[in-house]
Amino acid sequence: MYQSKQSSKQVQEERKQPIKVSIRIRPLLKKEQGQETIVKSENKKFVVFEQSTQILKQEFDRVFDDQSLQVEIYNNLNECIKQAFDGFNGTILAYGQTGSGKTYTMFGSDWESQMNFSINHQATYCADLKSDISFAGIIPRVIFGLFDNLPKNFYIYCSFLQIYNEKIYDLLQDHKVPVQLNLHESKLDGIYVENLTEYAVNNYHDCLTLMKRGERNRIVRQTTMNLKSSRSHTIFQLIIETNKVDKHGVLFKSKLNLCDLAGSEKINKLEVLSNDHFVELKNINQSLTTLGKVIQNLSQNNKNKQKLPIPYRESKLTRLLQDSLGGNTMTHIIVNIAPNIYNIDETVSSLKFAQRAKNVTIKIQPNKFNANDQVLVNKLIKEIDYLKSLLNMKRSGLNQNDLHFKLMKIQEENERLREIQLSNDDVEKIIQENRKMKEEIQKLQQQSSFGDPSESSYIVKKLQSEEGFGSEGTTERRPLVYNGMFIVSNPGNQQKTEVQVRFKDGRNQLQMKKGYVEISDQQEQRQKRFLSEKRRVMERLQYLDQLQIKNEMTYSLLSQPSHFNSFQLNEGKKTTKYKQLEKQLIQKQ
Ligand SMILES: Nc1ncnc2c1ncn2[C@@H]1O[C@H](COP(=O)(O)OP(=O)(O)OP(=O)(O)O)[C@@H](O)[C@H]1O
Repeated sequence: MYQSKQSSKQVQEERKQPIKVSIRIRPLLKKEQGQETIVKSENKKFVVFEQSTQILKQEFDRVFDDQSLQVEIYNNLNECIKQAFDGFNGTILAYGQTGSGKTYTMFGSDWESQMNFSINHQATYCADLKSDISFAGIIPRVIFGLFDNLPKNFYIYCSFLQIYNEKIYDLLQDHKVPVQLNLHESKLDGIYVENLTEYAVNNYHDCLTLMKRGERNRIVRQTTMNLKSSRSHTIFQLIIETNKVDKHGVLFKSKLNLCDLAGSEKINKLEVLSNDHFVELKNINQSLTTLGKVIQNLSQNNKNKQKLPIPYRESKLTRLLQDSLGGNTMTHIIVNIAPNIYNIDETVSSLKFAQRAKNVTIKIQPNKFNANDQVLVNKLIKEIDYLKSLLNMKRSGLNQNDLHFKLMKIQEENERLREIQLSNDDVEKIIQENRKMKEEIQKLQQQSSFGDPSESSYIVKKLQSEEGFGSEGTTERRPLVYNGMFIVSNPGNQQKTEVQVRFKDGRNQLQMKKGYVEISDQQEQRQKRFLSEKRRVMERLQYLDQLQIKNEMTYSLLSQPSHFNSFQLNEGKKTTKYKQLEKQLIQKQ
């Protein structure tokens, strides 16, 4: 079992560590049999060009030859994974041209075809894989490694994203409703993807199922080099955190980023590319060029006094990996190369990248936080997540009153927590409660279908039919305006009326955008009540904003079609009374 050594000395320790760089030479593929090979490994540390008998002077951490096994690659990374239990962030990144073996290295050989993965096969899938993992790549091995060695009092969460054409998508949400996610930065979390789903996972089965589901949603295309070429960069993320405060009053939290980059591709002048393919190719090459520039400048800065600016912000990939490249993360890059002469230009270019990466040094330290300070803030963040999840729960059928009651209870709880100093026991309880809530919500959302590859589409279909989301043709959610205090509700399809609600200068104002409706005094009172309650929630959330918490989260919370859907507006009946009310309210704005 990995030992978690959380000594106070280590907690304070900050150390410098170079990025580790390994090279993996893939074997010739069937279709390449008979072709000349140009590179080989020397002493497991150097790359030799066979034709010229030239040796690349750079020593790498490891050079794996074409006979290397998946297990060898994983064993070489073991340290990075072990240290995650001590609070160190880790990133493992597969880099290389298209068809060089990145996906093979990160995920493994194509089990999908081998195992005909489907709901029926799911039950045996994990067991089969566990019994013979010889072809499994780094990600499934890390998952097995984590759960087989998980020390007591650790929780694991998992998320999976892709960057396609410079846009970030959640691979664990339904790909038919592609919601573009945004990057944000906070003191607490560093750079993070807003609204990315984080699943509480308890065993390798849950985790592998999520991996599989995400893989299925990834965008692939046939290219000259690869029948099933990944067209997006993916990051499978595991969050590992302690749920018990250690004797120094410290909690640890670390992230493991497992990245499979899209491969650069030569533009073949003779090949006619579709527009989509061309745009993809441009975006992939552009983001890889930026990654190259970032590595180049970081490596220069290591040598020179004069510091060059690092263009992290020039691509989503580098911005998201900012911490892995120049921040607080143990990073291991695996540069995959093809052995044949046909790919010599790309191979040389990949090796140059590897050489530069080898010069980059990163300062790392464990991610600890004092249980008595930031945990409160953490808890509040989680509660916002919880609120979001509750709203989602409501979508899957939770009673409106239950939801409302829970929202109010959390508000009260927040108020209470603001007043008091938390003890370590309280903190642990909070962590455990949050975990339980997450699990409960996941269960409610997914019920028996957790991990069913078709499950997410099912939920979305259900949402589409129930909540007025677009049908197949228009899969995007209707845009919901958020501008400080602005909400637009999203009533069902059958009701064309839209309601805008604005809170301004302490007043609640109602404005009908399209059409008029009949509204009884009782309904009016109910609306007002809802609005003032919602106002209280919003004020609460604004308070959280001031605490520098992910302020954008309020957007997603507030933009969820929630209480407002309960205004059963009836467009057919219009009363003068309501028109007057509306006029008054517009005038007040
Ligand atoms: N070490 C290896 N042993 C056997 N086959 C391999 C190895 N590496 C890669 N392959 C095979 O080579 C082909 C291309 O590999 P893979 O899809 O992993 O490349 P990639 O770098 O991810 O490409 P892309 O960037 O286009 O997605 C696949 O058929 C894969 O099974």
